[in-house]
Amino acid sequence: MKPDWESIRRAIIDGKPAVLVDNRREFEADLVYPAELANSEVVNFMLSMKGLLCLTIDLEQALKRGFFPLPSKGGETNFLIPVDYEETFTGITAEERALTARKIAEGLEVEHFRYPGHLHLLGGVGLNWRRGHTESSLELMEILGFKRYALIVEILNGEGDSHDHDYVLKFAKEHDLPVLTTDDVWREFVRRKQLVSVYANARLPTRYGEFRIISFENELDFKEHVAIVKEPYSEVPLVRIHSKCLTGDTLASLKCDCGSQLSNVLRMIAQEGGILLYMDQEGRGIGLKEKIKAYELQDKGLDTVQANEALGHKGDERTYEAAFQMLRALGVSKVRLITNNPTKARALEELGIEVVEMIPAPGEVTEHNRPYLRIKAEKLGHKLPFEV
Ligand SMILES: Nc1nc2c(ncn2[C@@H]2O[C@H](COP(=O)(O)OP(=O)(O)OP(=O)(O)O)[C@@H](O)[C@H]2O)c(=O)[nH]1
Ligand SMILES: [Mg+2]
Ligand SMILES: [Mg+2]
Ligand SMILES: [Zn+2]
Repeated sequence: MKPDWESIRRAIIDGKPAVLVDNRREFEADLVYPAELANSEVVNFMLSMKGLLCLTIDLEQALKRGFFPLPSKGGETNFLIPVDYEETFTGITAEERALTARKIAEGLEVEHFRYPGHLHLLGGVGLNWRRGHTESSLELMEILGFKRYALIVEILNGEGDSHDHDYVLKFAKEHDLPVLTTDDVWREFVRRKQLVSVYANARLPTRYGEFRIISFENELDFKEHVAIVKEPYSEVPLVRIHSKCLTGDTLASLKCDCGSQLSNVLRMIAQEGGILLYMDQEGRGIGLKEKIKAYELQDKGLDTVQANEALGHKGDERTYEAAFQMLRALGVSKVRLITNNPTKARALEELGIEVVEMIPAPGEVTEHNRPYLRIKAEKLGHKLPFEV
């Protein structure tokens, strides 16, 4: 579900920082507040969280204005020299830190600050490059209509731990603070910023018919996905999102149904027009090396999901943001999706592409892939158009 951005914005203007939960990093949570609105009350409240109060700023912007990185070793956090605004006394009080934050958000150059000072600065490199609290806080500011500068501080519990989700939720409730996750911010980022564009578009005659193949400039997940397109297609085109399977697609493996699905779907699209997105997501996103390792475990009796999990992966690690942006780059906003996998349809819908219809993706059932297909239906929610 999408957060209610307008009510979050109103809460913030009311003086309530947002609780931003990093659901990919063990629920570590930060309070986030627009630097441009910083005041002593909010800063004082944020300081009581016991984490490190920092101001986040786009790294490029910070460097351009003369703020400079601290020497670093090992860490992946972009700390810049901490500063105090020139007209502060010591710079340590809540009021003075708020003033320093507002002055940075006003766009002042480094000349107007003393350093080292008391407000820590974190440089953000863009959410597509790094999915941390720093980058998420900057994107959140933009989504909410504030300048891209935020005050952030980790919430530590009574024992000083930063990964206590229950504590955070209880705290948020007590203080009536809006709560959202870094995934919420990521999805809204994907909806708002188009980072995939058509790079090349060439003729591709195949055994199934004459297609075009389209490659993309992709600054979203930086992978090499392609589209195979048969024109003309209808206003609500047939679309297939097919994840790469070297063994099935190329080597004619019978362990899965990928190869037969691919050829059947290319035939369907050749006939009626449509788009096949060929996604560089081998092994449901775990990569080829790991998929073969998972096959090793399946040879020993684990099923396809257990094998993934035994290797420390999720049963399915794919996401569909890049597919969504590829469709948008092609001007498609409604699809008839060829799939047996409702997760794909849900992912597109959530990002804003209407799935008008889900058309079964026909694959061949063999003695080798029957147990695999059964597990996909049982554990991964696949709706198979045939008995297995
Ligand atoms: N990890 C893992 N991946 C597998 C295994 N067998 C096949 N795959 C991968 O599963 C993916 C299947 O992709 P798709 O056919 O597009 O997706 P799907 O989930 O089957 O959904 P639909 O075919 O659309 O119904 C490919 O990336 C394959 O490489 C396996 O045993 N383990
Ligand atoms: Mg943090
Ligand atoms: Mg499949
Ligand atoms: Zn396969």
